Parts: sequence; C-alpha cells; structure tokens
Amino acid sequence: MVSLSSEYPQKTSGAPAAGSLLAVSGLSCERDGRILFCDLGFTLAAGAALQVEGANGAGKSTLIRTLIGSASDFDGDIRWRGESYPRALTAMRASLLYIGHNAGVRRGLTPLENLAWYGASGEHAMQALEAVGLYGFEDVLCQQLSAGQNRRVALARLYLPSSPLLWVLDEPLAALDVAGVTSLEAQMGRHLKRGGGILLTSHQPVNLMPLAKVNLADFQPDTESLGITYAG
Ligand SMILES: Nc1ncnc2c1ncn2[C@@H]1O[C@H](COP(=O)(O)OP(=O)(O)OP(=O)(O)O)[C@@H](O)[C@H]1O
Repeated sequence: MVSLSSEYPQKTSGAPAAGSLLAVSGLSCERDGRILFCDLGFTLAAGAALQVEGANGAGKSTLIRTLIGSASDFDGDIRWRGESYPRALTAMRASLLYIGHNAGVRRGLTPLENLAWYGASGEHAMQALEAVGLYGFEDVLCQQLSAGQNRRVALARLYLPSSPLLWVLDEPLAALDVAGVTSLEAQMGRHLKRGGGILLTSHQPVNLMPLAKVNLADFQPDTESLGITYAG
C-alpha cells in the first residue's frame, strides 16, 4: 500500500481518509493469462500526484483504463471519494479529465475545433492554445501538425477554466520539447495547489512536488509461495 500524502493517512477499506479521491486496495489484473500486478494498493489524495512506474508492457495503461472504468475485469476494490466501483463510476467520470496515449485529438479538426468539441468557448480555447504555444496554429488541421503540436492540442484541455478535479494522464510528456515539459509541469503544479489530484504515467522523470510513485514491479505474484519455478 502506498500513501500519497502525509496529510491524508492511507486507508485500505471502508470510508477513505479525508480528502481522498481514489482509494485502491487488493487490486489485481490479468491479461492473456499473465498477471500484470496483484494486491496493488494506494490512495490518491486531493492536492497529491502519483506516478505509476513500470517497464513497457508492465500494465500501466491497463491500470489506468481500469481506474477510469474502461476495463471492468479486475479483482479488488476501487473507490472514488469513498464509494466503490462500479457504483461510483458516474461520479468519478464527472470529475475526470483523461488524456490517453491517443490523446483524443481529432485529426480532421483544427485545434480550436477540437477544444470546442470538449465544450470550450472560443475565448477560453484561444487562451489555452496560447498557453501551450499554439497561437497562430489554431485554424490549421491537426493532421497537418507535428506529433508534439498534436500532443499540445490534447494538453490544452488542462489549461481550460473549470478543469475537472482528477487528471489521469497516460504519458503526457511524450513528444514534448524541453519548454513544453517545463510548462506542463508548472500547470500540473498549479492543479495540485488548487486541490486537484493527478495520476500519470511517464517513462521520463517528472519534476512535480509532491509526487509519489508506485512501481508495478513491486506488485507481482509471489511465485515461490505458489510453487512456480522458471527454467533458465
Ligand atoms: N485487452 C487486452 N487483451 C489482451 N492483452 C492485453 C489487453 N490489454 C493489454 N494487454 C496486454 O497487457 C500488457 C500490459 O499492457 P499495457 O498497455 O497496460 O502496458 P504499459 O505498461 O502501459 O506499457 P507501455 O509502457 O509500453 O505503454 C501487454 O502485454 C498487453 O499486450
């Protein structure tokens, strides 16, 4: 069990600690006959960030999909503000901003149209695009933008007002240049100061305080106790 904030003590079951957003306990996921992780536990408090670590194929995206309710085949307990899944999914989704690997950018639309699709006004969309360095590209089709610029279109959602409480970001730093990484880290820091929570994956170091980490390699089945041995 990993506790993510000294202000908010961890809980493994029952009502969560004050300020707890996500509380996970005894979580196990298997795909294609392989246990990706087992008995995983952590709490994510308001104002705290958690980086999920693990090698390629370790199960980070699977964990994220499970937490946002896109995958229901798991064992264990997941709670949003004290209420268990699946009952809590509607409330959790109402407070969720998720940016996945594919980033949710529609390539046939412009950056401005993409943000409008997410409900942003023209003024707020322009401010967000300016914040991510896309001023002057607002009317260019996303299919004509670079990989890093498309990533910035996706991340512009983090700069809109009335941002949801919980940010779940799968590899948000991928394809960003150094200035883009610094800007995003600052924006994530502002979200934490406002009392938001962030759960992210990243193969790159993330400069964010406070940042707790959970490594999926630490939640592997105990093969010795199962009597399993591997050749070689
Ligand atoms: N729906 C599925 N059906 C079968 N196998 C799956 C499914 N989803 C994921 N897997 C497998 O589970 C493993 C973990 O995948 P996942 O995408 O969660 O890894 P990851 O840690 O995010 O990897 P990366 O760092 O490369 O993005 C992979 O071996 C993948 O093939």
